[in-house]
Amino acid sequence: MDRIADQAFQMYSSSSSRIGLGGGTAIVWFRNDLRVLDNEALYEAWVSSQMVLPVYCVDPRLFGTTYYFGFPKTGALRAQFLIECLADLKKNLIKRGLNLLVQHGKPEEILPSLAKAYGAHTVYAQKETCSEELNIERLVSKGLQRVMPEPSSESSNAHNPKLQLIWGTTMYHIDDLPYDAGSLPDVYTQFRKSVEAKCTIRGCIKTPASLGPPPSVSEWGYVPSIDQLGFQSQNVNRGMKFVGGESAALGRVNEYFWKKDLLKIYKETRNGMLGPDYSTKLSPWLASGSLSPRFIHAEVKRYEKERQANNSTYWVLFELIWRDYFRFLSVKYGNSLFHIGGPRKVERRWSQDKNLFESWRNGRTGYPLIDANMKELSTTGFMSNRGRQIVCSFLVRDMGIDWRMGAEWFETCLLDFDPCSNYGNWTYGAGVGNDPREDRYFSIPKQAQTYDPEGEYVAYWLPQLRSLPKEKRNFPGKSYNEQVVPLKFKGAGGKHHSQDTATAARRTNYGGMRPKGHVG
Ligand SMILES: Cc1cc2nc3c(=O)[nH]c(=O)nc-3n(C[C@H](O)[C@H](O)[C@H](O)COP(=O)(O)OP(=O)(O)OC[C@H]3O[C@@H](n4cnc5c(N)ncnc54)[C@H](O)[C@@H]3O)c2cc1C
Repeated sequence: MDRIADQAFQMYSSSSSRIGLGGGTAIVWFRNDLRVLDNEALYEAWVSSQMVLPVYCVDPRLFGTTYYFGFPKTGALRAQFLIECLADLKKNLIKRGLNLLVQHGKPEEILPSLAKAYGAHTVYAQKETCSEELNIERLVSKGLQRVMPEPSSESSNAHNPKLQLIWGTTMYHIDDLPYDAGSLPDVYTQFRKSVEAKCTIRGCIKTPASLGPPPSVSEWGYVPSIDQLGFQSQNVNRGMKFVGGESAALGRVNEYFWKKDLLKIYKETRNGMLGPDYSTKLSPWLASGSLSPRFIHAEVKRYEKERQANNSTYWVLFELIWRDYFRFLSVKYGNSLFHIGGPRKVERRWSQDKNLFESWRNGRTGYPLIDANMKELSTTGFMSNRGRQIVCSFLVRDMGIDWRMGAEWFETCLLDFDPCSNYGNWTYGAGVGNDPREDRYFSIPKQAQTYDPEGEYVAYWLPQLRSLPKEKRNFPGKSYNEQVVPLKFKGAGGKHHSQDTATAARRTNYGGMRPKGHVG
């Protein structure tokens, strides 16, 4: 893995040595950009200063906090993934002559005091878009304003240190959109067509091979262990095991694109559910920022040049545009993404029936396709896109349960949790998203027949079904758990059935409309 990562590092780095355009010290505050390649905040810090101090704050609010429905903000599997990301980032920074200062506490307390101690002129960080993260940005900025300049310091810094936020999460840069994010089209296809016609995707920032030396630091701090974060380690012994960090991310790109040559068939396989290779599985690294979407774009283009370009190679970019779209929508719609009525403020009654919800969460609904997917999620921290759409539709349409409960459980479990993609997709699935045309019902029998015709997927996650004939595994009747709710429709699949959503609402209890924890 290291050899593959080293090759990618070479290809996407510049050999330039210090150009020293700026003086003094800059801090890089790593957030969800845990990478060295194509990291503009790191690059800008390097260009503007003589020395760079990379910092990660292990924020207690990320761990141990619970949300509105009582689930932890971060589950054990994502915590473990994050630990691996940090260890790898530290290693890769050391290779470039730097290191990672790991501090335990809130960024708004740690960063101002570090800026003061090191006389830093600027804290560089990747810009976020959702309220919790924006609030922390505001607090950090305020804290920095209170740091008194010390003209006698090494940097001769006569001003307060400032927070410099840099866009870096999307494939298309926000500054290159043909409109302000506030005027973003409400229909994905319109957005996609306009960016494809009018914008270009910027190339990767070439990180210098050598970024050191760092300022003198007496104690670089330690990457926490899983128990120090308050979790019990959870072994993944079934399904896909993801390893956090940029090196593993580069390894997966190499494996999926180049070694196994799967990019050329992505469009045909991407709706699968079983095994490592039906889709790219890059989302956990994208969410932690161990991989940039521009890097994937550059590799797709290289593949198209060196091997072949077809619908499949394009389709990976098509999906990444969805990811961009949800990020930009969070700028346009702010907190409504987390509210029960979604961006369109849809008024609808939802149930918060605890027993029904628990049967969904624990994979005991009596529907093998739902149960298998929910078991995969809690065992591995991952679920296919097909699976996510199906379990979301079942929860909100067949059970009539408050979609935010499902979204919150996903937030706990998913390795690739990203507030924009998660809540964006859930609002779409619940029919409260910004696009009124997106109102989708997924019929379980139809989905099972199409995507798991031999019952291999359900038998993998529910061993008690293995002894059944293949065609029975998804339809086991009395030999499996009793079905907790009837299905609204038996035969239809993946079609619009918006007229029937009112029926679902009528048979549900009302569960309150308090705002979720994301408000701010
Ligand atoms: C209810 C629900 C919740 C979701 N929550 C998240 C989440 O928290 N984080 C997350 O990254 N994705 C989320 N998704 C989107 C999608 O399911 C995952 O991105 C995808 O399954 C990841 O697997 P992959 O990397 O193999 O994807 P691929 O099929 O290989 O796609 C390549 C990349 O495109 C992007 N992408 C693909 N589909 C979507 C989509 N519908 N929305 C946004 N980006 C997409 C992802 O970055 C993905 O890595 C959610 C989807 C649903 C239906």
